[in-house]
Amino acid sequence: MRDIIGPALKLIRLPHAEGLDLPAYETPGAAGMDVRAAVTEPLTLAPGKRMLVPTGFIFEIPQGFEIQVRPRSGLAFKNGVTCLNTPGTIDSDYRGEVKVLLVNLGDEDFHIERGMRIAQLVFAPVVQARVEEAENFSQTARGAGGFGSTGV
Ligand SMILES: O=c1ccn([C@H]2C[C@H](O)[C@@H](COP(=O)(O)OP(=O)(O)OP(=O)(O)O)O2)c(=O)[nH]1
Repeated sequence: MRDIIGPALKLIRLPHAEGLDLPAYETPGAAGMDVRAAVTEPLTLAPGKRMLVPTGFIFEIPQGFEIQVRPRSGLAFKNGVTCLNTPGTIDSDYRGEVKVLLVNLGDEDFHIERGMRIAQLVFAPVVQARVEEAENFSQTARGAGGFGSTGV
C-alpha cells in the first residue's frame, strides 16, 4: 500500500463489516475515502425516501479533526442518490458506527448492495472557537451587505 503522510486514523470493524474493504482513497490525490454499505441483504431506496445505511466501522478521530461524510457525484448524477445531511459531521468524540443518510431524489428505485461505495469520508482539521458576546464590532466596507449585494 502507498505511504500516506498524515495523522493515523484508528478504526474498528464491526461484525457486519466482515470481509468488506476498509474505507480507502481510490486515487493518490483523492480527498475522500470511499466507504461501503455494510448491509447484510440488498435494500431498496424508493424515490423520495431516505435511509440510514451502516458502514460497519467506528473511528477514533484525533482531537482537532473531524470526518465529513460527503456524497459521491457519480451516484448523484446517475441515480439522484445523495447524502441528505451533506456534509455529515462525524465528531472526534463519537464512538458509534458511522452511518450514511442517503436520500433518493431520482425517479427510480435505487438498490443498495453489500459493499457498494455509497459515500466518501473526508478527514479534515477543525478549530473550535471561543465564543465571546460583544457590544460592537470593527467596521468593514461590506458591512451587512450580502446575498448578491456586490452585483451579479
Ligand atoms: O452523516 C452522519 C452524521 C452524523 N453521524 C454521527 C456521528 C456524529 O458525531 C453524530 C452526531 O451527528 P450530528 O452532530 O450531526 O447530530 P445531531 O443531530 O446534532 O445530534 P447529536 O445530538 O447526537 O449531536 O452522529 C453519522 O454517523 N453520520
